[in-house]
Amino acid sequence: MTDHVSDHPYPFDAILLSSFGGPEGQDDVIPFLRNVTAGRGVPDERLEEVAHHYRHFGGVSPINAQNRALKAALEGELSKRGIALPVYWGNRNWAPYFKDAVAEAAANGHTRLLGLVTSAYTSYSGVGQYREDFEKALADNGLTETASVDRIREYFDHPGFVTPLIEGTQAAVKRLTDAGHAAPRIEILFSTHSIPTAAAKASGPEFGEHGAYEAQHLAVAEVISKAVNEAAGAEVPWKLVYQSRSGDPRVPWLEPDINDVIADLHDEGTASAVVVVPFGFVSDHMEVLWDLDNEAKESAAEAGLAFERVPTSGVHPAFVAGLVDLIVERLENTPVEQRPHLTALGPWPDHETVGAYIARETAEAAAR
Ligand SMILES: CC1=C(CCC(=O)O)c2cc3nc(cc4[nH]c(cc5[nH]c(cc1n2)c(C)c5CCC(=O)O)c(CCC(=O)O)c4C)C(CCC(=O)O)=C3C
Ligand SMILES: [Fe+2]
Repeated sequence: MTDHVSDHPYPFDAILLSSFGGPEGQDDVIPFLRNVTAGRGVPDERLEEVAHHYRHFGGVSPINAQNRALKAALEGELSKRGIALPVYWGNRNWAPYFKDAVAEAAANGHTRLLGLVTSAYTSYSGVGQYREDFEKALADNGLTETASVDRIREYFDHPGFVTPLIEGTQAAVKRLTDAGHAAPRIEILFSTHSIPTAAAKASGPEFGEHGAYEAQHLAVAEVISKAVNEAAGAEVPWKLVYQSRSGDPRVPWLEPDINDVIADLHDEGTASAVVVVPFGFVSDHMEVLWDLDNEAKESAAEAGLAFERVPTSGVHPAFVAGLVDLIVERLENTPVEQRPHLTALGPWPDHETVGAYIARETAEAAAR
């Protein structure tokens, strides 16, 4: 093996594909949901409701299969480029857990891990909580002094992440215009996960009332919208909308909700179709399948609007290549001014903002 620690030319000796995890059968559903919400003040009724989404699909979340596919695709791309780094896979909420992934890596002599997180934006859930997960996984293995887990930067505006979304949105708009919908009557709904407004602010208050989280989404929506307008030769209207809110209903979360916006479009009579772009997510997991392909689609049908849902970046070749570019950036310590980014907010720094990290207390306080 050429990847013995002391022989390795890189600052990292393995990749840790880091994700959320999901249940793989009916018996896993409740234990999984308990893991997700441990001490987070999510009401029981909400858990019941979410359990039902998983039950509908045999208790299986699609997210694990998607991560297995992403891992295989990353291994293929790394090997194609001659980069001899193994890829381990760990999750926050279900097996394979981070603790086991870190133990497996260490047993193979890999102790300088580079985390690749399946979350593109800055938030406690996507940044600070992973940092805590990594620290705990090291501590649980007694590896705090001898191993480390760093991570690649938030990649919301990396061309590898955005290109598949641009292609998918252009294609959806074209299908609708070909079917006779006028461009100004097609509403693009850029959809992402709602979070408590206090947590949004804490993701980077210097970026505005709703922090870096909302600012990043707005900036990416602008980029996709511009590319769509160019392809369509017309202005296609758009909105940023939120989905999948949970927690105590008295606590304010980011709005508007996608279903409310669809109902309003009906009342206003300004649209004949919606294109839903789940650009807050990296793969077509449960929150996409249930909250969009089921609920939002139904809202659109009730509102008499044609409905198109754009695929997430998933294992699109541009995304896989982009993730490997982000890895290479860290292996080679590429100067900031040479790092690709499509918005004025980027390139996002390698190390998390203080905001995302301290957001835990704010997020928890907001959930109570
Ligand atoms: C910002 C964000 C992302 C995107 C960034 C990232 O990827 O991190 C994300 C991803 C995901 N969220 C997921 C699932 C769930 N999220 C929940 C609860 C919550 N999510 C939150 C935020 C986010 N979540 C928050 C503020 C809560 C409230 C409770 C808490 O503060 O913890 C709950 C509990 C029940 C409920 O309330 O819905 C579940 C089951 C799955 C897996 C889907 C599958 O299985 O295919 C994925 C990828
Ligand atoms: Fe979530």
